[in-house]
Amino acid sequence: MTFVVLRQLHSIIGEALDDIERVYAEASSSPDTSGPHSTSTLPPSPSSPSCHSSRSMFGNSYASPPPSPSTASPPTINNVASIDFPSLDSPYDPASPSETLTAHPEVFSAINRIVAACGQMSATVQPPFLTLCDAVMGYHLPSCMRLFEASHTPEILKKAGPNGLHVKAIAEENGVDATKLAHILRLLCTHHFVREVTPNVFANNRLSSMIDSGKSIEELRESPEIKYENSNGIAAFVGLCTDELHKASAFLTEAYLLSPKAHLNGKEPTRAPFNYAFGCEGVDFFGWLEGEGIQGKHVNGRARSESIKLPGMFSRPSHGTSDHQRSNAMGTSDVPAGTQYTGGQAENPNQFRLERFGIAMAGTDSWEVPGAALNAFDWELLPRGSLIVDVGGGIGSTMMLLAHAFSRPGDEDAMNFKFIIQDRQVVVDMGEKAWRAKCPEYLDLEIAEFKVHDFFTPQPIKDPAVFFLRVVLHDWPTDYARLILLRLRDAASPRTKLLIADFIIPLACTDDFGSRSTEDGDGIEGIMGAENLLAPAPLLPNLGKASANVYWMDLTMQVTFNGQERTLREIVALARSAGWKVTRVVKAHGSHFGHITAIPTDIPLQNRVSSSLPSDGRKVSSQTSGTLNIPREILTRSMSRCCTPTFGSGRVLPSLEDATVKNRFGFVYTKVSGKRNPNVETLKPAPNVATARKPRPSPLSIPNSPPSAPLRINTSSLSQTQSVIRRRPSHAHMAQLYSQSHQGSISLAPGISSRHPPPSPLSPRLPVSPLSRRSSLANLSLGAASQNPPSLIPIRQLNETSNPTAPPPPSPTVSRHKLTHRQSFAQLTPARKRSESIVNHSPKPELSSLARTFHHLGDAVQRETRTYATRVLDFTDTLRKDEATQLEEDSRKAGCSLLAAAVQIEKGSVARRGDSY
Ligand SMILES: C[S@@+](CC[C@H](N)C(=O)[O-])C[C@H]1O[C@@H](n2cnc3c(N)ncnc32)[C@H](O)[C@@H]1O
Repeated sequence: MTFVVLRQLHSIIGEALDDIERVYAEASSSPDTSGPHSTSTLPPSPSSPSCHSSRSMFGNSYASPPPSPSTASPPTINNVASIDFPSLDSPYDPASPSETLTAHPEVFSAINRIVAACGQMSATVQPPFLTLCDAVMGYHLPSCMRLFEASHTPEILKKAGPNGLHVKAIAEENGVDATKLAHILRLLCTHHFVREVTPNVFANNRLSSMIDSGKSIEELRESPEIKYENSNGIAAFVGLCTDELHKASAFLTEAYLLSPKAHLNGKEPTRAPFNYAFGCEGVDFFGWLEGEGIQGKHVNGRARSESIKLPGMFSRPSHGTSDHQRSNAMGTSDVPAGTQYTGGQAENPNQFRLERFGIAMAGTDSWEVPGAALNAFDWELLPRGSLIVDVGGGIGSTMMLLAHAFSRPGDEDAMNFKFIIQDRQVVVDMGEKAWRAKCPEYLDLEIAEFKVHDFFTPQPIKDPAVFFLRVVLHDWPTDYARLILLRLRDAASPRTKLLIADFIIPLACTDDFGSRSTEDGDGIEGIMGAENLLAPAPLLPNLGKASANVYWMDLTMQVTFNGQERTLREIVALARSAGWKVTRVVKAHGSHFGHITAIPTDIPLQNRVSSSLPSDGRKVSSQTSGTLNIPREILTRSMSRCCTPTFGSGRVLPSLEDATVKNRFGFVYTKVSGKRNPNVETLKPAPNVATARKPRPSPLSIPNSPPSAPLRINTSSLSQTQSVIRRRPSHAHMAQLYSQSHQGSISLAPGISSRHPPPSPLSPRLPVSPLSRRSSLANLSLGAASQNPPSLIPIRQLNETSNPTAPPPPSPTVSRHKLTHRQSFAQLTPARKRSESIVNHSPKPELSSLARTFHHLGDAVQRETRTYATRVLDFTDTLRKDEATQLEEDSRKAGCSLLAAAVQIEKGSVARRGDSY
């Protein structure tokens, strides 16, 4: 059997490579791709825009990157040099088509399968002891990475160029002993992070070049403290992870098992592994970054020097050690080579780390697909003028997006939502300042308001339409998170919805929800969008190594402040314990970052004491407070108290176009009226098949990067769009470009378009939906048989009418992938009934019979079908009879009999109910 599995893994890899090559070949055959960037193995022309872009971010591009050993001469198609996959041996160039194509949805999905399959194959075939060694001696990797970054070696190697630099010369630049450095670099080479060009001569490659701060070694020698300024945050992120987070992680066992108070240590933000690693008790991570608790603190009631003398640990410096020596030994004042702080260090020895943390977090708002919050919830079904409260809302990044979409001043059609953003005083001040600078009218007209509020105290805003909590709960141990939710529950009316935005950790096995009786279940049955499988066997159901980042983040939250990312089961249980019932989960395709909707339900008896908690959060005894035994002092200390952004906090307000343009996942929003633009595609509920995309790894992505050079692939028809897109070219954007280059535009069906809102002046009618995504309803109802129909209507796989001009049927793998791109009709529906309950999505009786007819397609497709058909039913409910008949007819012509059937059912059901259209 093992050989069978290995062969299966092997073919997964082979098929995924085929998919990638096909996408690259298609892109290469586009005439507009034959520019200087058409192969990643060719050097970027010094005059090419992308070269400038690359230089600004990563310093000087190499004049002549070395060819990858396997790609000495680039392949050609019709005598045009084809775009090759990025070479591991060349520096990372984010603006090159080669690199941009890696974000193409199909490529991204294929990469995930390759990574998952390779990880599993290597774990299977490698002698187990060696795999164990990889894990248990892997501590050397972050240690070496830290030295590499802190000694400015990436910048030194950048200057050296593709031929590299002898280790003695590197050592002369950074002061590390040459022999030691050679060994360290060789370990990194062996893990593909650097390249040993000739004996003892090292050069940057695609991975190491990412750590380049963009400064020259001369600049760094002169002013090391500027290293992370105006950088993309990756070097800072490497520094943070390999320094304090790496050390904190090493103390997991001390905190959770070996400590005399281990039972408490997982429950308090000030008793995390981090506190052990740095010998400080009662100080949270952020307080420590601000300089608290570095000297003279105790852990678990013992003096620091003795408290951490636990089995297997080194002893700590004695109290006789000087402060400077001690702080060095504890790792509190070690800074990159050459760094000498004068200002600030006397007050805060951790000043460097504090600033580094802030810059490292620059990327974490990219956890969420830009604009995802707009599609994560049926905002347009809320009553006009609804109040939305963003609790722990930071500087109000998400609310700004919603405000632009729904409450634009002067727009008669707008939903006129009001927004209250609550946070701590210091953050509220920052938020107000940011909004005043960007769009003061929203504050002046009281569309948005900042309020100081401590979310552990009673919530002063009663009965809003929505409480929103974005990346707040993951900061807190469960008891604290429950208290936050209880405070909201106490202020909620039955109409109030709770929207939680956080990572959702997949299980490492197939989730069996839905296969057990409700009594046995843990409450996740029936949640719309819940998924139980990301990948089919023999891959791990959670896509294994390809999903590693969400688990890294989970443990990072744990070791720093006993926070955690949560599984859906954990989120549901947590919510339920505070009187909230989860009804829906929405994730962007392939992302683990989810939006979870919950509605009020009964508060379990044992937790009802929340309402009698003292408003000042005074400690209440465990007899009366149940699990809410949270001392005020800890609450106070646990809040991040400075302007330090925490993991996932939005640090910059979104741009107007975030609410408008097609983002990298193919999402477009018509913001002026707050209605979705039916001519474009929107995000879909969570996919449940194998090809889910990996989330953008937050801090590793390039959020605040300098503007990338415009794509060089058939961009003419996108000029309007491009004028507003300043992000790195997106997956969807790329897909759209390819689609554009191969297909004509598809206009709206007359019967449908008349119901659509006029296009927003700020949202120029964007080109049509990309080839690789499911077509919109409008596209399907064109009388579309005569046009170039959308090629990826999954119904084709059900042997329904296919268009002769359509491409050949995709491979099973590709088909599954494409299924996941289907969009819900609700998202495309222009005119929904605003009076409907936003959680009124329970399938109608007809739906289950419809779904039954597809049961042979397996669970995943069935659930997709169900969601889809429910949305169709919702949509058709809003049509007049003649429109519904037209839709049915058009759907049939377009070969979409599922849609036609759904319309028919809806017509029947309406007739039976005696309703008239
Ligand atoms: C990870 S950030 C998330 C910010 C924002 N929701 C976003 O998505 O950008 C967590 C936020 O919780 C805030 N916070 C921490 N303790 C708080 C408290 N006790 N009451 C209110 N806000 C608090 C922090 O100031 C910070 O803005």
